[in-house]
Amino acid sequence: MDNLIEIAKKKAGIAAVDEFVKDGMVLGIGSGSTVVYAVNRLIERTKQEGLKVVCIPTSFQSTQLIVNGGLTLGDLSQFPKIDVDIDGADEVDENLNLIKGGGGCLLQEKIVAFNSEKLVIVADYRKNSKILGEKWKKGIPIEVIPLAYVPLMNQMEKLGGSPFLRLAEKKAGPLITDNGNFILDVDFGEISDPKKLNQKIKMLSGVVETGLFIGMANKVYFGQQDGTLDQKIKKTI
Ligand SMILES: O=C[C@H](O)[C@H](O)[C@H](O)COP(=O)(O)O
Repeated sequence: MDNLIEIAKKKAGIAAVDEFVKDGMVLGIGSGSTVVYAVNRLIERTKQEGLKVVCIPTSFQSTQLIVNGGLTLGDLSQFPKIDVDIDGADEVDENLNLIKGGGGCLLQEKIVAFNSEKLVIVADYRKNSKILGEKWKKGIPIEVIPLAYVPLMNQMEKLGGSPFLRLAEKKAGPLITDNGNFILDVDFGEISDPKKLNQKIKMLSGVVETGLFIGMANKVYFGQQDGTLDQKIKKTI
């Protein structure tokens, strides 16, 4: 079972790099366990073809992947315009809206995605939904300024959510993000209008960013259990 999930993730990671990455590009490198396969493919192509790309990280983890893999690290002040951002997701709805931040990295991920011409998502079959909240049951990750977390939990309840302060695993107390903030995981059940919900949450003072990525993804690869690939592509009107 676990092995099938890893095979599915790898399939998605390789497909995204092979379809979208070209020599000379500036790339966003997302975070999480699926992105690792995309980075491994980049490293492979760098060695095999002499591919040269600049990689903009979205977290401490992705910085480590870039540096340890011998890839060229850049930042947004040097490269404010990114060609392609490859990232993971916790859930994807039928309109390619995403829940992200299961690993706590949503703020830098959203900044990088916002400044990318294309956002390509790599995922496995468990993430493919019609409606956000259908499969991802841990709530929407929301990065907040620490001093505001209690009033914000009350505000989330007023919006109809059940908020939980995310706790660290090997330390007593809250998880601290790469940016020094807390994460609230807020369960809103199945979300029929993620755009509206995102706007309401972003109006609350003390909210830094939400894990709802609305209308940002261009293409999503879902690796399947049988080793094949499924895809969702943004509709252009
Ligand atoms: O904070 C973490 C990121 O948003 C990840 O991209 C997301 O949680 C998916 O991670 P994984 O590929 O490990 O399921």
